[in-house]
Amino acid sequence: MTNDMREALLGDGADAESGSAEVVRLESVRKVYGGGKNAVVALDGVSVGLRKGSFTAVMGPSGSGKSTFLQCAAGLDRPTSGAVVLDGVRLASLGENRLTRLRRERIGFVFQSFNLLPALTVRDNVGLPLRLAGRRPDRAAVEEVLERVGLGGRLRSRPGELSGGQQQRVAIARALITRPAVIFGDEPTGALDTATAREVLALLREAVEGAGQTVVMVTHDPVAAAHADRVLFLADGRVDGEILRPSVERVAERMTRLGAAGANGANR
Ligand SMILES: Nc1ncnc2c1ncn2[C@@H]1O[C@H](COP(=O)(O)OP(=O)(O)OP(=O)(O)O)[C@@H](O)[C@H]1O
Repeated sequence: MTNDMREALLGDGADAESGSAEVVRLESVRKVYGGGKNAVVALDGVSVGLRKGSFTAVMGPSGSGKSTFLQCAAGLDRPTSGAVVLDGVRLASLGENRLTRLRRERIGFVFQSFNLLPALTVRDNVGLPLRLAGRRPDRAAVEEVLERVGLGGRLRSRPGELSGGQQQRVAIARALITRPAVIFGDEPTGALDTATAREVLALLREAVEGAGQTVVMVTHDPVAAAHADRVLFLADGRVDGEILRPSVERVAERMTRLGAAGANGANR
């Protein structure tokens, strides 16, 4: 987004460091659910920056804060304290309407369960984010992005007529159509078989390498994580190390150690 566009969209929400190569930054983010005796600290002082054009996987034992991390980083939930800067914009400075607009225009989402609208054709599902942003979908752009994910021949199909892998490709096309600053994936391959998962990961990889997209995905799967450039590990709501240029073996070994430490309560 150019500075003019950012200014027009967000007014004073634009951050002075908008030229930073970090497209997402979390600064001492803490998220506490509930209160009093029932308070749960889901994120406990997370500071991390994600560079433009990078592919990051977020891993950690169950309950370590992965979903909360994604929700806060994507502006779907607000931290209890600390700050999130997304595409140069401090999210805390935005009211709900502007935040919704930022999410629609600057963020793409890919979920485990695809989340396509069953009554709409493939073409209309992909065009939907543009319609929601008040723009008329450009037919050629929609077709081009569907071509990119290998579904150029299925424009008129409905999601129910497609396999799981094909539906996830539609979801990726839908995430790409707005040329978002970041694509967030919540277990995007969780519902797919191994071969189909590999194809979907290759598409995300291609979005990063071919189009300079930034992708952040939560996953439990070391094979999926090994497609990323960087794996961030969470344990008990904190960043507990990272692996750059990960291999399946190193990620799996790290997860085994984290799981064992978590089970012993050794991370507290
Ligand atoms: N809405 C909520 N209300 C209360 N506690 C919550 C809420 N959402 C998450 N938590 C708690 O916050 C902690 C972190 O949860 P989170 O879902 O972020 O973990 P996760 O690593 O994504 O887990 P999983 O791998 O099992 O999906 C957990 O202890 C969880 O029980």
